[in-house]
Amino acid sequence: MALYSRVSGSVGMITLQNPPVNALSAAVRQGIVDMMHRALSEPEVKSVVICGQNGKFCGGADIREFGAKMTGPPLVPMVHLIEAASKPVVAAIEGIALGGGLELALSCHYRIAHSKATLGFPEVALGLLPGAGGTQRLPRLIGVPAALDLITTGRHVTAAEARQLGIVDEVTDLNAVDAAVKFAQSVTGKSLDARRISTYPCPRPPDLDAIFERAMQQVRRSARGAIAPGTCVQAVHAAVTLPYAKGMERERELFSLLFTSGQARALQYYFFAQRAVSRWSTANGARWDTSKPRPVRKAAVIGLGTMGRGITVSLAQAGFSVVAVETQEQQLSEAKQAVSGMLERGAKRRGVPLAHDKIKYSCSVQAVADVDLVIEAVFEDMALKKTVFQQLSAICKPGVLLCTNTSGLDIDELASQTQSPELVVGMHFFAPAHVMQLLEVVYGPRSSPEVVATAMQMGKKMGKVSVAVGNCRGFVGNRMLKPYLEQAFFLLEEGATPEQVDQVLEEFGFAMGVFKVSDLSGLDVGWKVRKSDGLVSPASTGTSARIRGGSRYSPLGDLLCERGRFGQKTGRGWYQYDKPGGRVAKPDPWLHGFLEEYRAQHGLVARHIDHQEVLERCLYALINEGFQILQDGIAAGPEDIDVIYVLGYGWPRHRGGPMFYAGQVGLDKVVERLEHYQQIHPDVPGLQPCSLLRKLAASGNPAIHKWREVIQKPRSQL
Ligand SMILES: CCCCCCCCCCCCCC(=O)CC(=O)SCCNC(=O)CCNC(=O)[C@H](O)C(C)(C)COP(=O)(O)OP(=O)(O)OC[C@H]1O[C@@H](n2cnc3c(N)ncnc32)[C@H](O)[C@@H]1OP(=O)(O)O
Ligand SMILES: NC(=O)C1=CN([C@@H]2O[C@H](COP(=O)(O)OP(=O)(O)OC[C@H]3O[C@@H](n4cnc5c(N)ncnc54)[C@H](O)[C@@H]3O)[C@@H](O)[C@H]2O)C=CC1
Repeated sequence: MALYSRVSGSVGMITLQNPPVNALSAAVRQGIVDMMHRALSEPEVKSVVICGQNGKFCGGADIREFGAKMTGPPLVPMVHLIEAASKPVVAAIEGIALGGGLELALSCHYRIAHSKATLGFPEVALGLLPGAGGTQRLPRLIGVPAALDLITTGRHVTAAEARQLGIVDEVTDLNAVDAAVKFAQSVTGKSLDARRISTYPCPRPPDLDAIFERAMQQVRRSARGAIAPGTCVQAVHAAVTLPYAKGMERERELFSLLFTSGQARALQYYFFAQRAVSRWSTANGARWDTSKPRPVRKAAVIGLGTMGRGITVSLAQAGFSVVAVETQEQQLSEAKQAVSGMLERGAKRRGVPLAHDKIKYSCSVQAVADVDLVIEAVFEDMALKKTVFQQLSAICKPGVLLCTNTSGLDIDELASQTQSPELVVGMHFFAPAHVMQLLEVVYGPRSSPEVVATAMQMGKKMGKVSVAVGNCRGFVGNRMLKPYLEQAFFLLEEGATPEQVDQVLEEFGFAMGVFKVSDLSGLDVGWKVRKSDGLVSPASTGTSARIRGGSRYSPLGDLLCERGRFGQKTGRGWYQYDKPGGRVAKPDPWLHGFLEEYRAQHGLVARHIDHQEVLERCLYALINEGFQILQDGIAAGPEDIDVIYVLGYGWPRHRGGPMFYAGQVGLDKVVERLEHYQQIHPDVPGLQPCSLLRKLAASGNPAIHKWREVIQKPRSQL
């Protein structure tokens, strides 16, 4: 709702009241309309101030209302009522003015912002455009290039930048509401003719066509199939080419197009999913709201390779004191240099405070004796990790959290090496660890609720989205990757090429296809794991070469590794590169010849494989594993899986995540297609729809937020 009060006799004050962000719900919109009428009708009131309760102006339209039938006064007539007012209306912007909140502010005649406020049009991230005149008013106020930048990227600007751009009239370090009241009094009685943005002509720079052409190219390059950014460009184009009223019609048309698109639904689902994962629960009943994190001031990182360096940077930038340990002098000195470089680049590019003095380097594991938490990031080798955990358990002070960054080894086995297995948890970062936003917090059957809560909170302090997951081989992300990769390999055996498979996946919206990712992360990583699992056997040509444990197996990755083709690092992998470490993947005629020879050797006849088959086999196999993970209680809900895949594996955000996508395709359809492929490939167990998927499909494809009701009591599984 909105409160009305009178300040100093002549200023009508309208205060938006809808915690936590004063979103423009039906009640708030109704309140604003009613209070505007009241302020305009009271003769003593000479000017109006609009502000938000609790130091937040407004977080925009109430996203929760998007799924339901709209009630209450629409936003567009509301902003027109404000702009047309005969008394000056001043927006007092504290905290945030986002989306519809900024549109509300732009309909006011003046805007006063607190210096700490941020402003922006984040609608594009929700698959929308600013639909209450934002696309028509902003270019009129600040010009086309700046408006295109803000609307197509959704980036937030500080009050200072907003002042520079001309979005706000004044910035204050003092109380913005008091400043707005004073300002409102000072403009009482002044003409408002020049203050109504909708009446401004839209500036037309001479190179207008080139500006729009560039903007379109830019969004096409980065959108990965998302339609909102390009539609935002079209809406701003309407501001320049049409009179205001017609531009508003066009904005509405384009908004409706986006609003009813599956992409907007997916992005809005994802918005709430990313917030929902912080309300974690574990298979044995521990919960976010009943588990208190322990205080952590000083942390240690053991092993300063690729991951340990990034983790050290993340910890130091978040303000933790860090003890960074490498046992070899040479590696330690290289790591020191690398970490310093990363900190300096962070300071230069993102303004992160330099944190060199937070880090103490050591060659001795004894240096961790007084820390509150340790993150182990040594080689992925169970025997080595066990030794390290035994050492840590003996050296560290009592009560210290022992965390491992393993990508998939058994947390419980590591915990059993220590005197306090309840203090052990996985903190699975993603490479590069100081950049990637995801953290899988892996709890074992014995991890205590406080320890899970502490790791989740540590992740948050490091600016990560932490997702709690149970302990199993590969946890959630890497476990689902296995059937996806497996299908990609099988497709090569059956006649596809790496570039064909990658193209289909990139058209779907992945940042990189599966084979490009494999080249980037190194084929040797998976090879090592398969070797230690006993899957890699000496090259043979019979049927057994492609069977392991009674199931189909593709040795293609192993064969490439045997030839020293580890991907980008060796300049050859599924693609060729101009040199070792090269980044630009080029199709490799050698590989095509190799695939032909391989097929001939194994009696495989290449066939044409279409786009649909590539997509369905790769994605549905991955999705099926996701349902199995839910069934096993490794993830508490589909949101956890979706957030992991969007933030950790490049799943296109505008498709919501694999579980949401499955729901959009239709669970019955996913079951039917999996069954179809399973009939053709009976030796691939990953194509057998799991029972939870079947159960949900049979119960009529319920909405994703209802799945938890169908999921059986979760249990961890190793
Ligand atoms: C066929 C139909 C055609 C219809 C045509 C009709 C045309 C005319 C319609 C015109 C409508 C157009 C309006 C418009 O322009 C659209 C918008 O305004 S969309 C909303 C834009 N705003 C945003 O995207 C802001 C989103 N929020 C944030 O970025 C952050 O939450 C924020 C920076 C505000 C705060 O961050 P932080 O402090 O980190 O807190 P949290 O993120 O954890 O949030 C706290 C809490 O608040 C919930 N929340 C935040 N914003 C909103 C919101 N806008 N609506 C509802 N709820 C919101 C958030 O979910 C958290 O709650 P949880 O319970 O934890 O989820
Ligand atoms: N590289 C990646 O993309 C990811 C790796 N991980 C996991 O992170 C861990 C580390 O991986 P990377 O950083 O890639 O390995 P890496 O090989 O780059 O680094 C490992 C480092 O540990 C050091 N080390 C070995 N034994 C040690 C000991 N006893 N004490 C101190 N230091 C020791 C080595 O000298 C080396 O610098 C592994 O468990 C891996 O599975 C997790 C997520 C992603």
